[in-house]
Amino acid sequence: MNYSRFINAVSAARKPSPIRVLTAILAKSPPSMISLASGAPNPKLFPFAEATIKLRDGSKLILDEERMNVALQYGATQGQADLVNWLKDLQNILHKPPSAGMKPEAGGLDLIVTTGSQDGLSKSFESLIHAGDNVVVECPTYAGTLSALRPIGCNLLAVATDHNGMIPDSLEEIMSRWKPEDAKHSECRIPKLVYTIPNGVNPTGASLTLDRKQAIYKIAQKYDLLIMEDDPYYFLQFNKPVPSFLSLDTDGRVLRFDSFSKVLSSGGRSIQGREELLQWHYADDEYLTYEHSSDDEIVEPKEDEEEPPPPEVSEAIERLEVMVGDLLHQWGMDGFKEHIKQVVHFYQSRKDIMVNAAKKWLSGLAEWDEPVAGMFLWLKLKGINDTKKLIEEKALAKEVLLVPGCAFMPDPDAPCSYVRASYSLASDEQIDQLQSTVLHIHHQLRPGFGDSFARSSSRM
Ligand SMILES: Cc1ncc(COP(=O)(O)O)c(CNc2cc3ccccc3n(O)c2=O)c1O
Repeated sequence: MNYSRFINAVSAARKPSPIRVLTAILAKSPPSMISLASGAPNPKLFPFAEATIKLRDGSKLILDEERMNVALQYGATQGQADLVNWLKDLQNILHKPPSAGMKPEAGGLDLIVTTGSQDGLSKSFESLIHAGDNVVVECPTYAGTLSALRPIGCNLLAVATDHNGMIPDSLEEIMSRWKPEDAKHSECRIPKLVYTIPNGVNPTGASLTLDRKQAIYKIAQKYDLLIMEDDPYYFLQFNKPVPSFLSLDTDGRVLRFDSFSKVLSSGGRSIQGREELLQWHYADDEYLTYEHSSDDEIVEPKEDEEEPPPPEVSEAIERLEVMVGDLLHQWGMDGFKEHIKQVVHFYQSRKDIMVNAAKKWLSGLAEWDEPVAGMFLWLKLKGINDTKKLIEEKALAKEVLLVPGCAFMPDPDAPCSYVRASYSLASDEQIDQLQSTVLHIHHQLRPGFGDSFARSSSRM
C-alpha cells in the first residue's frame, strides 16, 4: 500500500531525530561500545534501588538493581525491546496476521508500546487527520475518541450499528457518496479511515461477527480506507475470540490498538501495523510523549519556544513497561492465557448479574442486548427521549451514577434514550440497587408510566 495519502502534513514533515537514531544504535550495540552521546541521567543517583512486587497468586516479581535502572531510565521510542518482542509473538499467535514472518522493513507487522488513557489513538489521529477531513466512526462510539477527534475539526460520519456492531450496508451507503477512484484525489475529501471497536463496544457492549468484519474489510479495500481497530476488550470476549481485522489484513490497512488496561494495569497500550505506516507514529511518539515525571502529559512545543530535545520515552512508560515485560516473561504465554481465563470468567459472571438485575427490575421498562464481551450494558429506557436530565439530576440525587447515551453520539446535540451501565466495579448488591433506582426515577420522567410502574414495583 502507498501510505503517503494517509499521513497529514505535520507528520509528513517530521524527521527521525538524531538522538533517536543514536539511541537505537546504542540499544543494538555490544556492551563494549563507549558512548558519550546519550543525554540520559546516571541511574546511580536514582533513589530507587530494587523492588519486590507480590502477585495475587503468591509469587513475586523482583526488580533487582539492574532491572530497576532500566525501568527508571529513558528507553527506545518503540518500547523496551524484550516487551516489544514478547508482544509481537503474542500478536502473531493470537491473530496470525497475513504479514507474519515478513520483516518489518518488508511490510511485516511492527509494534509500538504507548501509555494508556488512549494515548495511541490520539497520536494516530494526530498523524493521519487534517482539519476538514471526513472521518468514519460508528454510532454510538467511545466518548474518548470523540473527544480526541472533535478538536481536530474533522467531520464525523456516523455508521449505524446494532448488537452485532457496525452495519456494513450503512458503511457502504456513506462511502457511496464518493467513487473509489476519488481516493486518488485528496481534494475529494473522501474518508481515509474508519474507526471501529470490534469487541464489547464501549458503550453498547456489541461485538462484530466475522462475516461483518469480512464485509467491512472489502469496503475498506474498495475505497482504500485504513481500519483503526480499537480493541481494548479483546481479552474480555466470553466465547471463542472472533478473528480480528488484523488477522484479515492482507493489504496492510489495519492499525490495531491493543490494551492491557483491562487485564494487567491501566496505562499499557500498543499499536500494531505495517512498519511503513507505523514509522509516522514513531516520529510523533518521539515528539509528543515528552520526558517528565510519572504523570503522562502531552507537551506540544510552542511556536516561540526553542524545540525541546526530542526525548526517547517518558519515564512513567518505562517503569510500567519493565514491570509488565518482566511479568509476562515470568508467566510465559501459558501463564498469560491462564490469567486471561480468570479475567473472562470474572466479567462474564458480572454480566450475568447485571442482566439478571435488569430482567428483575426493568423488564417492560427498558430494552437491552446481552453482551458477549466487555464490561458495558446499553440500556434503552422506553418512553424517554433523552436520558441526560434523568441521569445528571434524578439518578445523581439518588447517588447512582450512569453515563447518559448522548455522551457517545458523534452528533453532540442528538438526544439519546440510552444509558451506559458498567458492570466492572459495582458489587452485586450495588448493581441490584442501581437497577431498582433507575426504575424508581424512570417513572418520574415518563408520562403515563404510573400503571406499569405500579405493576413492576409490586415485585419490590
Ligand atoms: C473503546 C476504548 N478505547 C480506548 C480506551 C482507553 O483505554 P486505554 O488507553 O487502554 O486505557 C477505552 C477505555 N474506556 C474507558 C476508560 C476509563 C478509565 C477510567 C474511568 C472511566 C473510563 N471509562 O468510562 C471508559 O470508557 C475504551 O473503552
